[in-house]
Amino acid sequence: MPLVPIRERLKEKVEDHFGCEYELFVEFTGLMSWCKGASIGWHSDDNRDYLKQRDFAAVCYLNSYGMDFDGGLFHFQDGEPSTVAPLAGDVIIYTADNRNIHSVSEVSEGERITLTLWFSRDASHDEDAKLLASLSDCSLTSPTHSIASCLPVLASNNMYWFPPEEASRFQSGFDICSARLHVLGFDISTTDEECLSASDSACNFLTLLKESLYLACGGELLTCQFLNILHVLQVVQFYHWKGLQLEPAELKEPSINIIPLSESRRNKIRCLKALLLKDVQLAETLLGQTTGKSSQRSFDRRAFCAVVSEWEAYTFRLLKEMVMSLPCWRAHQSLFTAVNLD
Ligand SMILES: O=C(O)CCC(=O)C(=O)O
Ligand SMILES: [Fe+2]
Repeated sequence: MPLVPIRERLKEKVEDHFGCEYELFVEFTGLMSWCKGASIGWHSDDNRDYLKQRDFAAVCYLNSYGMDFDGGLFHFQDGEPSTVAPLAGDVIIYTADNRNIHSVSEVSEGERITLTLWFSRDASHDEDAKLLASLSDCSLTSPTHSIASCLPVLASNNMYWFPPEEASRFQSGFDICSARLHVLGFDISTTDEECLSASDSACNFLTLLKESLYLACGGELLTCQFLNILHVLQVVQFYHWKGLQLEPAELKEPSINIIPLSESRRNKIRCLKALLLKDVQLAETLLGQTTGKSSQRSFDRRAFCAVVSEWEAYTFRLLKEMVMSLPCWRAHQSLFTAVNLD
């Protein structure tokens, strides 16, 4: 929901700047993380048959070169400016065709975060229509309850196409949600006893991430269930951001129990982690820079419980807004700022 007004503004700017006579459609919205080592060589954004619908791009920088990361400079092959050093809040817009060949140099330190949108003139590639169809699918019965039970949704893990020569690099990649949890000092454990054996070939470990999960920390298991790995990560990152700044008065009796990990669960967690992270050291090198130190802090159960309820309250507000906007969105077949709950 916080992205809806930003998408709207970016779309208007692109339409204005390029003097579009017809309304554009958002083809894809991506909240992107460029970890240490990430880069992209010279390319245009419509350089594959399946990307030809892309007419314009807008990249909004969410953090800054020289402060949050090093490297990660944007370059245009021709024309001015030839180099853009990302600064939080700045946006670059360009046509997606070969008039704007560009590249991003390797991120050498930290994590570079962007919000990237592509726009199309072709209504059949409208992202909003697709989002609305999936929201409508889960809201047919009781909207608030059923949308709550299917959000957050994990992105598809076959969004990217890798050329054959890069495929082996992709094979050595790790699950970024699990890796982020690892550097923050947390592990996941499945709630399904049948599926506890992650190495069991009948049980695809990647599908486990879409199902309900427990969280483990420092040899202990937290007895609350999360919807999927993205939900776990949202709460854990919120805890690291806010939890340790809470005043004693903000802490109540903890509602989540902690039990020691059994030897067998400990082994299963280890197994699953090996499958998801593959190379723990590589994951730590790539992500540790920004978050590693926080895993040294000890776990504060009361702060964690307070943060879990705060996060629930926050997501419930967003959910309410979404459910109230849904009839308007459906009528217009697009997402826009429809209601204001203040
Ligand atoms: O993040 C940037 O500065 C540009 C990203 C880009 O070129 C792309 O995603 O195609
Ligand atoms: Fe690009």
